[in-house]
Amino acid sequence: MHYVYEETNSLDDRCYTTFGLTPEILMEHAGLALAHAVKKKLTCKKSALFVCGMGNNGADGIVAARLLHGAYNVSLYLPFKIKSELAKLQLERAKKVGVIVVDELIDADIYVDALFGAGLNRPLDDLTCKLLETLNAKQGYKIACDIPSGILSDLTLSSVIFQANETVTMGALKLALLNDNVKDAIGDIKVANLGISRNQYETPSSLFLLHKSDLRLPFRIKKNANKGTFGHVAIVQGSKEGAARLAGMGAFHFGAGLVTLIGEKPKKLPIYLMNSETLPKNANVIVAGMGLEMPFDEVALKTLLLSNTLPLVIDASLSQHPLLCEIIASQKPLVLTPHPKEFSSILELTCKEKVSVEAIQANRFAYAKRFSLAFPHVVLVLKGANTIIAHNGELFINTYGTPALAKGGSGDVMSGMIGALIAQGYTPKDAAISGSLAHALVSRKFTCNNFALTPIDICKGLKWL
Ligand SMILES: NC(=O)C1=CN([C@@H]2O[C@H](COP(=O)(O)OP(=O)(O)OC[C@H]3O[C@@H](n4cnc5c(N)ncnc54)[C@H](O)[C@@H]3O)[C@@H](O)[C@H]2O)[C@@H](O)CC1
Ligand SMILES: Nc1ncnc2c1ncn2[C@@H]1O[C@H](COP(=O)(O)OP(=O)(O)O)[C@@H](O)[C@H]1O
Ligand SMILES: [K+]
Repeated sequence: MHYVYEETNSLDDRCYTTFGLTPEILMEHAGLALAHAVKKKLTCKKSALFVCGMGNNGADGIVAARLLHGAYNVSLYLPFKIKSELAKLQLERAKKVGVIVVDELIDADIYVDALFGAGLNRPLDDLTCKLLETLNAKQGYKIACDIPSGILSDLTLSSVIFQANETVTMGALKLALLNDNVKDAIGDIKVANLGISRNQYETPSSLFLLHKSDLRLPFRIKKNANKGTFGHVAIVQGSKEGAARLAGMGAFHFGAGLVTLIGEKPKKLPIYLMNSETLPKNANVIVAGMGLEMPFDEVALKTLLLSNTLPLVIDASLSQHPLLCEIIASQKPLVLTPHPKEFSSILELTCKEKVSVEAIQANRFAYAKRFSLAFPHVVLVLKGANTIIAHNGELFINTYGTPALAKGGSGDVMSGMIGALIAQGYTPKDAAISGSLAHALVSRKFTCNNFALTPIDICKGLKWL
C-alpha cells in the first residue's frame, strides 16, 4: 500500500528545510516527469499542446515544454496572465530556447492540462469552465499535471473538470484524486519523484491506497486439516432469500469450511450450503442484514446477534435499524458494509447527524474517518466506486472496483466473503481489506462484456485470483 495525503505542500516544504532542495529543483523534476509521460505518447509526427495557467502548475507545464522542444513538436498556450514568479522565470527560459507560444487552443495529438493544480481553492469561473469544456471536447490523448483542473484542494468540484487519460501527480498521491466523483476524470495515476525518492519525500500518513499485493488470500497451508479448521459462517436469512444465499456462496467460495443460513428452510439452496433454525454451536462469525425486510422479529434477531461473543458482519437493512446502536454498544468485533445511502442512515442512528448521500459522496473520506474515530472498535467498509475501509482513524482506499460490480447482489457476496475470512482467523480489519480487494480484483479477471458479470460470477471467479 502507498501513503495518501490531504495536501503535499508540507512535504514540499520539508524537502527545502530538511534536505536543502529548492522549489526550482522540485519543479525541474516535476516538469521532467511530465515531459516523460508526454514523450511516451509522442512520435515524431505528433504534436503536444501544453495549456498552462498562471501559477506553479502552469510552471511545471512550461518546464516540460522546454524539455521537449527541439526534439518534438510542442507548443504552449497561456490563456491567463502569468502570476507566479517561478512561472515567469520558466516562461522566460522556454522562450529563450525557442518554445512556440500560441494564442489560441490549437489542435494537437496530446493535450496537457497544467492550468490549475494544488492551488485551486475556489470554483473556476465561467470562462475557464468554457475553456475546459473546449479542451475536453478535443480529440487526442489528455494528460493532467498534478491534478486535473477543476478539482479543488478541499475535494469539492468545479462544474467542469479536465477529463484526463492520465494524471502525473507530483511527489505523492493526493486524496483529491481518489474520491468516487473523480474516478472518471483522472485516468491512470503516475507519481513523479521530485528530486528525492518517494520513500524520503513521504512522511507517515493515516491514509493508504491499497495495492494488489495487500490482498491476502486464505490459502490452505496446513495439511492436517478438516472443514472445522476453516471456520463456520452463520448467515441470517431475511425474507428476500436470495441475498443470504449469495452471501453464503461468497463465504463458501472464499474458503469457509462450513456455511449455514439461519432461518426457515429456503425453497432453493446450493447443495453445499446448510440451513438451521438456530445458531450452530460451532459458528464463529455471524453475517446479517442482507435481504432482511422490515418488519422482522427484532427480539429474536437481537438474541441471535448479541447473546454470544461472535464477531458480526452487518449489511443492508440492519444499517438502518435502531438495533444497530445496540450492536455497536455491545463492543463486539464488528464490520459494517454500507453503501452511501446506508451509511447516511448509520450516521443518523449513531451520531445523530443528518447527512445526505450527496454530502457523503462529496467527501466520503471525512465522514468515514470521523465515524471510525467515534467507534474505534468498528471496521467500516464504505462501498462505492472506490471503497473505503476505515478503522480507528485510518483509511484504506480500494480503487480496483469496476462498474461491472454495480449490480444487485454483489454487495451481498462481499459481506459473505468478509465473513469467511473472519471465520478463517483474519482480524475484522484484515478481513475487510482482503475481502474488498478480492471482490474488486475478481471483477477485473473476467474478460466478458462488463455489463454481463453476475454476483455468482464473482463467487466463481475467486478460484482464479
Ligand atoms: N515547490 C512547489 O511549490 C512545487 C509546486 N509544484 C506545482 O505547483 C502547483 C501548485 O502551484 P500554485 O500553488 O501556484 O497553484 P496553481 O498553479 O494550482 O494555481 C495558481 C493560482 O490560481 C489561483 N486560483 C485559485 N483558484 C482559482 C480560481 N478558481 N480561478 C482563478 N485562479 C484561482 C490561486 O491563487 C493559485 O495560486 C502544484 O499543483 C504542482 O503542479 C510542483 O512543481 C512541485 C513543486
Ligand atoms: N462503479 C463501481 N465501481 C466499482 N465498484 C462498484 C461500482 N458500483 C458498485 N460497486 C461495488 O459493488 C458492490 C455493490 O454493493 P451494494 O450496493 O450493497 O449492492 P447489493 O446490496 O445489491 O448487494 C459494492 O461492493 C460496490 O463497491
Ligand atoms: K492540472
